[in-house]
Formats: sequence, C-alpha cells, structure tokens
Amino acid sequence: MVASPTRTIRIGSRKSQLALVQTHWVQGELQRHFPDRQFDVQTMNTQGDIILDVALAKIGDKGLFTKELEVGMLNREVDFAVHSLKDLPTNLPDGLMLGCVTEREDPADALVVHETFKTYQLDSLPPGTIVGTSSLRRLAQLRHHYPHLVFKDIRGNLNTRLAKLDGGDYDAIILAVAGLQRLGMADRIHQTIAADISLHAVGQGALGIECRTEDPEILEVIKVLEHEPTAQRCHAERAFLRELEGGCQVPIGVNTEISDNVLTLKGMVASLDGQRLIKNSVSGSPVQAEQLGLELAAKLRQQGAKEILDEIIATLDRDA
Ligand SMILES: NCc1[nH]cc(CCC(=O)O)c1CC(=O)O
Repeated sequence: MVASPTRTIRIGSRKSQLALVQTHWVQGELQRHFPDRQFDVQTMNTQGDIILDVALAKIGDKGLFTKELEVGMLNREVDFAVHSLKDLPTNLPDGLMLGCVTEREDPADALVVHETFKTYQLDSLPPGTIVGTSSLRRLAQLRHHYPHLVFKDIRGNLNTRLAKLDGGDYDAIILAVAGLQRLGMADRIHQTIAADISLHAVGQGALGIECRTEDPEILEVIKVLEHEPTAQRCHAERAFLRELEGGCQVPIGVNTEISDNVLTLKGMVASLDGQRLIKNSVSGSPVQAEQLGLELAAKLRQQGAKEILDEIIATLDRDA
C-alpha cells in the first residue's frame, strides 16, 4: 500500500514563553485530532519582541507582534500562526485570514502586587501607589476610578514585568489573568479586576489562528479547534474595534457574554486622563456578531467617541 504523501504542517510562533506555551498547546491538540500528520513549530522574533524600550502606545500596534509571522505565511515558510488574539490587528494583510478562534480563558485583567502591598485591594491602594501598565486601556479606566494612583509604563514579557515588580520598581502591576494562568503563575493573581472597573481588551484570553485565505486544507485542519461561542464573541468585539479604531493602540475596552442565545456586547472609550469615559451596550443574535460590533461603534460615536480618539491620536503623534 502506498501512503498518500501528506505535507508536514509548519506552525509559526513568536519565541516568548507565553507564545510557545500557546503554540505547543495548539500543536498537541492538532496532533491528537490528526495522529497521522506531522506538525512542526518554527519560531520567529517580531518587532514587538525586539523594540523593548519604547512605550507600546507610541509605536502603535499595527501588527507589531504579528508581521514577521505573516510574511512567513505569505512566503510559504509556515502554514499558520498562533497568536494571542488581542495582539492580532483587526485588519489582516491580503491573502491572510483569521481561520480559528479557540476557547477563551478568563478575559479579565489582574492586579499583581509587591509583597509589601499584600494587605491592599485595588480600591484600598493608598494615594501615590505606583502601578505599572503599558496599556492605555488599563491606564484610562484605572485613572477614571482611582485618580490618586500613580501610573508608570512597563514593558517586556511577563517574567520581565514580574521581576521589575518584585525588584521594587513598582508597587503593583496589571496583567492579563489568561497569560498568568497559561504560564502556571495563577498564584500571582492578587485580585481579578471586575468588569465595572475595567473592561478587557478585544480578543483577550483567546487564541487566534491566522492562515492563508487560499489554503482550504490548512483551514480545515485548524477549524477543529474553533470554539463557536468564543468566536462569536470575539468577532463582535473585533468588528467594534475595527469600526472605531484610528489605527493606533487606543483606550477601548469590551465585555461580551452569550446567554439564552443572546449575545451582549459592552464597550467603552476613554480619554487618557480618565476624565471622559463613554460606555454603552448592544444585544442580539450571536450569528449577527459583526453587525452588533458595528452597531455599538455607531452608538459610541454618537456619544463622542470619535472626538476622544482623535484627540488621543493627536497627542501620541505630537509626543512621538
Ligand atoms: N500584549 C501582551 C499580551 N498579549 C496577550 C497577553 C495575555 C494573554 C491574553 O490576553 O490572551 C499579554 C500579556 C498581558 O496583557 O498581560
């Protein structure tokens, strides 16, 4: 018997510890579904892994963590790439698509504290507490609720950030619950931040698998890992962000849930000083996910979101 020749499937990944944990999970799951196929992992450095000394907000986020992997796919060096969905831009290059969204972990943010701050919760942190975050979304929402805290930029992978916290550069930092859980560091979560204080990033907690548009064989393989409710929630979130975004990393947060076959999408846009914060929500059928995202974007624009976003983009351009 002649076995039909099947190609080895090459998976592209960043080299960070979190990226590798996520990619190896995908590789393991696919290997379980397709025991006769071979899956290899090929790692690449992205701009986001190389430029570590510039505030994320100033370089924007247009594919900072994804571009090299995308070039690899278009050049057929790799067949698909595994991303943290929140790092994947809402507009993808021609020839590539979001082929699969995996089941989401808790999408919330977490407060992680220095050992001398263990007795505090977010709402009891004393004035002047130094909180590290590099996300304008986290910054604006926390400033809105806790104007007495002091915010300081922080970069680097999860381990670097935790080392800076433990070394005393910060009293507390904000990280994604999902990243800490995946790296086996859930014990560092001091408090999960509630949605009424801080909405999470679009796609947070889910993995997004990007592949070539014209490669049905690969698309069929990766689709086995799709989790439909997560995909519907994330498609609504991404449509909302795509519709509002000025192309820059901006303070936009979301929250979604599906209950009794109704998808509810909450969204917020805030000014950097946290003084203006606009929120609203829409509900409808999960199969209309994208439409719900557009609807919510239109609502927030009516409430003044565009003015806030234009102002932020002008500030970032001026300070760049
Ligand atoms: N921008 C970095 C990044 N990309 C994905 C995660 C965590 C995992 C996730 O949200 O899926 C993180 C770290 C963080 O925000 O703390």
